[in-house]
Amino acid sequence: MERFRSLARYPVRVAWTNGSLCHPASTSDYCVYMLPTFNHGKGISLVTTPSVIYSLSIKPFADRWFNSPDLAIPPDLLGVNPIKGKGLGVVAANRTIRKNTRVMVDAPALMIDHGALAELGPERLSDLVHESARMLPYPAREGFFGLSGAEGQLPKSKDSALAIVRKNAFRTKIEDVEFHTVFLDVSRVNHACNPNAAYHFDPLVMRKSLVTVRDIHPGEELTIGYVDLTQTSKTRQSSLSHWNFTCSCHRCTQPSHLQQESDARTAQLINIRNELDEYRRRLPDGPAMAELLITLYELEGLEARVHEAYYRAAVEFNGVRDRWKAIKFGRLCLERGLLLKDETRSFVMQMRSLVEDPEGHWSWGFRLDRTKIM
Ligand SMILES: C[S@@+](CC[C@H](N)C(=O)[O-])C[C@H]1O[C@@H](n2cnc3c(N)ncnc32)[C@H](O)[C@@H]1O
Repeated sequence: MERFRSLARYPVRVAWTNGSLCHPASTSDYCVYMLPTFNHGKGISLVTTPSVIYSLSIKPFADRWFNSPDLAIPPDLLGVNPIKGKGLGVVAANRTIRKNTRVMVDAPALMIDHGALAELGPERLSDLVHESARMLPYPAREGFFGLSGAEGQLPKSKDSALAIVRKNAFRTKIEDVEFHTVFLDVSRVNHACNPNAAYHFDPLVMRKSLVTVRDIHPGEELTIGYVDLTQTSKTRQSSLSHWNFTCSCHRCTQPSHLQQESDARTAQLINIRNELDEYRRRLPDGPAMAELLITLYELEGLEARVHEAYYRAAVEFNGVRDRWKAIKFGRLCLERGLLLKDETRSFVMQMRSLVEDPEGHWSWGFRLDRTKIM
């Protein structure tokens, strides 16, 4: 209550419609809120607490939520087709999509506060989820109830709404609040452990964008990673368990000797990354280890995250005062990183300052010089 009162002096920038339906939970009420003008009138509904909706309504960046572009599924690039063993999926239409192309920009239609899923029993939860879907403006409402997950349920019933959320929602965060978010178009994109696209949700504009990380040929499926892909196969499978499917991607279904090699490479990747992230040691081998890290990301088909390896390579080469290689890897990190993340991310700011002035960056010579070791 105190926190709520102290916020009351800020101007409201976004007027959410009042909670039309609320259910009490142990820490707060959870209610349904609606913003019909969001995303060019497509609308959004939220299930959350009154204090979260108040703090969202005063965010200075909320003005940007309304008219940011929404690329949906561009028909000249992509189509939605049945994919064996996966239901529907998104495929490249009749031309090759080059790597580093932004192929989708999608706005959320429905967001459920993680607290509601954790605290409310199934009856109250499905009541709120159903009401939030029912309140969406017409085309978005039809789009939501047309998503997969409710097969065998009564169409548009309470149970069907919750089943659709369980099958399609991605975890997203707005500052420290976690939501389960349904995007009507991105929800058609299937998972792979070596995906050919990467995604990023930007709460400043409330959009999720997908960028290709390899060339995608006509008819080839577009895939993203639903979970942390830098894990061995068993751990990935258990992270995927709440999605309720057994992963049938290439990295999970190789013959067992290749699977073992892939797991060994992934374990080595995790070890090297941990060693490089230990800044308190002298590490003259850092550059060679970072180059091996890049190779391991590539061999495992993890181009979606290879900027993480470029970052470490830039720091390691700078750490042994190899200026030109540090700049090279810093630029590679920025090239991919900036397609996915915004300028305010700390890794982006770090790479910008390293590329502009390697000698002035904190990492200059830090692997060689004891006085610099933090
Ligand atoms: C966000 S939806 C993706 C679109 C969905 N295939 C459809 O028909 O609308 C997530 C669901 O798709 C299926 N799916 C996604 N990736 C898969 C994969 N690699 N292997 C098998 N099923 C997958 C699972 O049923 C999962 O719960």
